[in-house]
Formats: sequence, C-alpha cells, structure tokens
Amino acid sequence: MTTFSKTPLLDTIKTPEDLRRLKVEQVRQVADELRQETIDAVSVTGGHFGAGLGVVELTTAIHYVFDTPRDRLIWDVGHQAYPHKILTGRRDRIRTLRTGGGLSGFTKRTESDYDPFGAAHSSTSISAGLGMAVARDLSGGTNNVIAVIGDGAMSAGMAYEAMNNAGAMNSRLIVILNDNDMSIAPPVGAMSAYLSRLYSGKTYRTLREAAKQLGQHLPKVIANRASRVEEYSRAFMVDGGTLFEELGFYYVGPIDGHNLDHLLPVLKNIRDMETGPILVHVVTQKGKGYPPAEASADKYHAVAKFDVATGTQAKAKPNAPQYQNVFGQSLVKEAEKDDKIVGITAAMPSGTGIDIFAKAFPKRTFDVGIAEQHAVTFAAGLAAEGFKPFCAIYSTFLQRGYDQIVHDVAIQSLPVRFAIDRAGLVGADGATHAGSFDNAYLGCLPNMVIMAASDEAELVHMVATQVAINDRPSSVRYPRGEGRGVEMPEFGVALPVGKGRMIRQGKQVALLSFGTRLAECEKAADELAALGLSASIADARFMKPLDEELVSKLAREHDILLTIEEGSVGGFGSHVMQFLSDQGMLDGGLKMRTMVLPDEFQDHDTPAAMYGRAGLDAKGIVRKVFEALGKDYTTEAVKLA
Ligand SMILES: Cc1ncc(C[n+]2csc(CCOP(=O)(O)OP(=O)(O)O)c2C)c(N)n1
Ligand SMILES: CC(=O)[C@@H](O)[C@H](O)COP(=O)(O)O
Ligand SMILES: [Mg+2]
Repeated sequence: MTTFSKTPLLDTIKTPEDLRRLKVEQVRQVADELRQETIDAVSVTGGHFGAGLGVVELTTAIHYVFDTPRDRLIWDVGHQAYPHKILTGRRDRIRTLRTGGGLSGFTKRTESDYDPFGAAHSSTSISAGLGMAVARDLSGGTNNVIAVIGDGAMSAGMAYEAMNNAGAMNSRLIVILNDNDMSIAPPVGAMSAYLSRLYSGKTYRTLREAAKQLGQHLPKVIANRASRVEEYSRAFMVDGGTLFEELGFYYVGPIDGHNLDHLLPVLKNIRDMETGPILVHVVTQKGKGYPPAEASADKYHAVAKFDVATGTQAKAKPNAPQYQNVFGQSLVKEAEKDDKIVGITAAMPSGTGIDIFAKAFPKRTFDVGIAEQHAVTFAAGLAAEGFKPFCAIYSTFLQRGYDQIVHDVAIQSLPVRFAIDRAGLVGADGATHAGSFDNAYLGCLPNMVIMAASDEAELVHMVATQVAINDRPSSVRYPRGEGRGVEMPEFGVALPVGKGRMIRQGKQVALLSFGTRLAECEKAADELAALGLSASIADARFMKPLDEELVSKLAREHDILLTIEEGSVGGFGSHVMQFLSDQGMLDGGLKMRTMVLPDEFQDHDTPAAMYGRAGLDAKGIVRKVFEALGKDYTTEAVKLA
C-alpha cells in the first residue's frame, strides 16, 4: 500500500540530482507521488497516459541509479516520458503539455538537456543510443547510454538493424526493453509471442546464480554481495540462448518493472558492468496504478481530459463522422462486393479505421505491427498476386516506407491503394506527427494516382475510385478528426480519374483547393464577395493526374489563381505552377500564388491555431488575394466595408 510521509518528497526534487540525494528507502515514496502527479497532470491536459503510468518506477529508478543527463537516457517514441519530464525540471510546466507554447508531448532536445534525443516516431532509440555510445568511445568518455524501448516498438525493422550493428560493435550500450505486452492495440507478431514466452512459465534463477553467470562482468564487490540480496532474486533471471544473446547482447531479466527492490540493484549492477551491449528485459503493466486505465482495453494509451475519480473522459460530442471511420466503413462496403480487397495497418487499427474493417473481415485484415516499410512491400506482394490491398497508414508514418513505395510499388506499377490518414496538421502531437510531406513525396513519383478528399462524402467516392484503379498505385489523403457533416452517399461511386469539380463560379479570383481547406475557401470567397471581389472555387480532387483542362480554364478566366493545400512546398501548388509555366500561361497577366504549409516545423497547438499561423485559413486566403492585388487587406477591408 502507498504510504506518504508528511513532507511530499516530489516537492523537494527539482532535478534528478535531488532524487539521488535521497535514501534508497525513500525512492518508493517518490515513485508513488510521481504517479499521482502524472495522473493529476494528464487529467488536466489529456495526452499519452497509459505508457507513462507503466514506467513510473522505471523512470524513478533510472534517474536514481544513473547520472543523467551525463548518462544519456533515450526514450523510444517518447510518449511515456511525462514522468521523466516531471523529474527533470519540467514539473512546473507539466500542465502545459501539448498546448500551444507548452511542453511537447514527446522528448525534445530543445526542451531539456535531459532529452538527449528527440522522438515521437518509434524504434529509433537503439540506433541513436548506439551512435551516442560510439561517439563516447571515440572521444574517450565514460558515460552510460540507456535506450528504453517498448515491446511494440521492438517490432520495427530499425530496432533489429540497430541490435545487429550493436552486437557487432561491442560498444557499451544499455537497452531496457519495457515489455508491457501492449502496443496501442494488443501487440502482434512472432516477436511478441517470443517475449511472452520469456516470462511465462519461467524458472527464475537466484541472484547468486545470476551473479555467477555474470561473474566475469560484474565488479567483484557486487558479485560477493549477491547472497545478501537473495530476496531480490526471484524476479531476476539470466536466460542463456535468447535471441538477444545470439545478437551479441547480454540479456538480463525478465525483471518486475514495478518492484523497486528488484529494479534498483539490477540497474546498479548493470551500470557497473564492463561489457558490450546489454539488454534488460523489464516487465511492466501499461496503465499501472490507475484502475480505470488498468481495466480498459487500450490501457488509456491516449486520453482526453478526464475526471480523476471516475476516469471518465471529457470527449466532445461529435458533429460529424470521423474521417478514419468513414474510411473503414467505406472499405467494408467495397469489400462486401469484392473479395480481393484486403486491409493492412501498421499497428494503428483504431486510428486508421482498419478496426472497423477487421470486425467485418478478420481474415482479410493484417496488422503487421510497427513496420511501415514491411506493410508497403507486403501490400505490393499481395497486389502482385491479384489482390487489392488498402494500406492505411498515417501520412507521417508512411515516410518510413518511402523507398518501398518507389521501388516495390510504383516502379512495378502495382495497384497498392494507400489510405493516408492524418494528412495535414494534427495539433497536439506537433511537428513529428504532422502529415505535411506526402503531396511532395508522392507527387514526384511517376505513375501514381493522387487524390485528396475535400469532405467525408468525397472520401467515400475516392475509396471506390481506388478499388477501380487496378493498374497502378493510388492514394487518398484525408485529415485527422471529423468531417464537415455533409450528406453521406449510401455507396461510393468511382470518380473520373484526373477530373476536378467546380464548386462556385466567380469572376476575378480563382481558389483551387486540394483537400479539406475547401471549407476555408468557401468562407474566404464569402468574405471576398463582401469586400467586392468575386471568387470561383474549384475542388481539384486529383493532384495526379492533374485536371489540366480545369486548371487552364481557371487560369484563363481569372486575374488571380490561388492553390491551397494542407501540405508543404513541392506538392499540389508546385504541380499546378509547373503545368501553367510549361504552357506559357504564367507569361501574361495572371497572378498565380501557391498556399502551402510554412517552410518550418510548426510546434504543437490546436490545429486551428496552427493553420492560422500557417496562413491557411479563410483569413489567410483573403489576405493572400489582397497581397496578389498589391493592396493591404486591413485597409481595403475598412475601405470596402
Ligand atoms: C513509426 C511509428 N509508427 C507508429 C507509431 C504510433 N505509435 C505510437 S506508440 C505506439 C505503440 C508503441 O508500443 P510500445 O513501444 O510497446 O510502447 P507502449 O505504449 O506499450 O509503452 C505506436 C504504434 C509511431 N509513433 N511511430
Ligand atoms: C504516440 C503516437 O504516435 C500515437 O499515439 C499518436 O499520438 C496517435 O495519434 P492519433 O491520436 O492521431 O491517433
Ligand atoms: Mg508496449
């Protein structure tokens, strides 16, 4: 049971130095207070929750035993680092997590010296840690490097590439495998099953036996002390012949990651070992210590603000269906008619709506784990055999599979269908998760059909269009969150490939939108009308093939042509500009402007605030029109009003 002394210890800890001054018997209390503080903070901010709760003891123990920040501590993904932030000088700002101007929801080098490596995409920690370990060796340093990686993150190829390299380099690197038998969804794959076998039906060795095995690596004083800490031993096992050992790691564990009486001596021993790479297998529970999280299916991986007493989350009532669900439901409807359709996710079944497809077609659904590269080439293999794979991956994570898209899919013109969720700015997850680049990185590939849905009904039709395109790859992008609340079609109807649509006919200004900024274009056109400027609006639907007829018409019939997209430079606007320039249509009087995300990594905020700063809202569009006219928007607005 948790017992608190009169003086809360957490209040005395500004940095881990303060923690390290405490007696070992006090560390439990610190951990308990840290858990309460994490619960309280996230109840106010929302954010990633279950993973942080699961590493409260591990976080406390690492900072107690190791000399951070001199010893480098790298958190894989970084979504579990809130307790780490509280202990490393950021407690006073912890209730600003993920809000504009506040702390990042992940580790970030610019935020703290205690974050030696930024993250948010998974499975980078061992590579980065090895780089730091080798840098230390090259410069004659003596510090430790510790990478903490989850069992879910261990499913990505990059983790194995790093272990393969680390095993051969023999540099001193500590990898802590935080095994909570969960990813965002239940973990998948043979590796997950292997990890479970390592700690189920175990025959633990005593610490004395373990120490004997490790004898040549342990300083003598610690080996001799082994008998005195026999009580720690039941959760301390060294298993010969594990996969990790074959890769050249010293394998230690499994250890109960919530038991500080086990964790502290084991980490101390490891800290003092003079050896090559070590892997400590720590078993924890996602959501630990907060009953509603422990009891829930997703262990409260990510939460909205919640009531601490009940765990009830303050979720806003939806006004329209979420894009991810529209995608999942559309795919189900298509798959009912076509048994070649299969769905693929890389560890994001609920986020991508593939969970909806999985309920209807479990045998035609494949969760490949955090393995985007594999997901793409796996889809290519299915397509090569005549199946119709829908590979549903967030824009930001699809970056991982880029060469696979080029080499395995596009060059062979295989009809893999990419459902690109979280296109555009995502808000609280910030720059690491923004879907900014897919227009640019896909647009340059020959042979792709590239679509963006302007609303949820369009998404339904675009999924149907993808089913019909069976001779080359295609993609459809759509944002995080809710649609516009438009009327939904019963079934999707395949669109004519490469054809956009006129939304509104005007005179001087043409707003050509690619994606869901269409709604802002409509608001902007209304405002322009109020200011005496008549605007046409078109929904491009396709970036590739480009609707050249539509683009030419807009260019011919207007004084100003603006393209608007939720993506970086090099995307839709660049394609339109290139086309018009090649046609000599920019040589006359047309004022052509492209509206894209700014050339910077935007920090987290609400999506609306981020789009506002990017100038991609109605106001920004109107302002751009006035800029093109060489007039000041504010003065003109006053004059025309
Ligand atoms: C490359 C990449 N793909 C997908 C994700 C989304 N994602 C974030 S955390 C997570 C689960 C990670 O599981 P694990 O490493 O076991 O950590 P846990 O949450 O269980 O502590 C996933 C799939 C990501 N961050 N990066
Ligand atoms: C840490 C991580 O990568 C995911 O948990 C991500 O934050 C999910 O994003 P969504 O909330 O948009 O599904
Ligand atoms: Mg896990």
